[in-house]
Amino acid sequence: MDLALDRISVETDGRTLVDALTLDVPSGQVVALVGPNGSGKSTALRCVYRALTPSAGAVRADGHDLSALTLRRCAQLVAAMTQDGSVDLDFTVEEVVALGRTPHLRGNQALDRRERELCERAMDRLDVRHLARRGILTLSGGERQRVLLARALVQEPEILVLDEPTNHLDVRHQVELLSLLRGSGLTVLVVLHDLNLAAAACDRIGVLSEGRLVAAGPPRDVLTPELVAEVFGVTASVVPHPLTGGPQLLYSLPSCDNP
Ligand SMILES: Nc1ncnc2c1ncn2[C@@H]1O[C@H](COP(=O)(O)OP(=O)(O)OP(=O)(O)O)[C@@H](O)[C@H]1O
Repeated sequence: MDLALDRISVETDGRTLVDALTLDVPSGQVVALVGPNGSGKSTALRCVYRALTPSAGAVRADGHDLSALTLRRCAQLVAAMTQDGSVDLDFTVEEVVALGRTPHLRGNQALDRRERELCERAMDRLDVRHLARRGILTLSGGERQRVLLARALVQEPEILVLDEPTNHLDVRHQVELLSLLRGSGLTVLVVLHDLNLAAAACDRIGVLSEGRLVAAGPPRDVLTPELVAEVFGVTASVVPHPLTGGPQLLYSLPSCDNP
């Protein structure tokens, strides 16, 4: 299912947080949204999972305006793993994962066998099965992030949006999460701070600066030293990854340049 952000703007208190953002995520592709702190990435993502209504423009799934769908139908199509996706009540991990089925259930309907197996597979894929009986509030940040992704997968969405899903993860789980996204077949829009992870794992990268899209395209076209300097104010060299040939950034610390 294609996802399209079609000239979405978000304004609040007379300030434009997102300015006519247009970004396409073709079906089955992984697209990263990157940009400095405060550039509007999370705000744009909130419009996709309908935590926020854009002041102008529309978010479309296969051409259909998501805001025209019921919230239930929307939740069947779009799953979100967000920074504020915490669970306040002390549910167990397996209960939290099972909550991913909510958009597909009626009332207090219990999970059927296929759904229970789905939950177990998702916990295996995210390496949290051993935590199944633990309270979610007792988990570390990285463990909790993996549980929330398991919940999102159990939702069986067509579109998955993630806001900094790797920020608490150790390097193994970062790599596993990104390769899981790549192999998922889902249409994925992911906010990432790590430009090298974005380059390695994503088909395309969109760069936001002060609410505006300033570049979009395949990583090798987007991640240039000029772009990184202009948008992030950082000096970087771009070198080819020795195995894949994809672009990787090496950053220069000012103190190293001028000892
Ligand atoms: N409800 C709100 N009211 C006022 N300002 C807001 C609101 N939500 C976000 N902002 C502001 O909008 C700007 C964009 O915020 P957003 O969270 O989208 O940035 P971001 O690119 O995701 O940043 P980060 O990389 O730090 O997570 C920030 O300056 C933020 O303070």
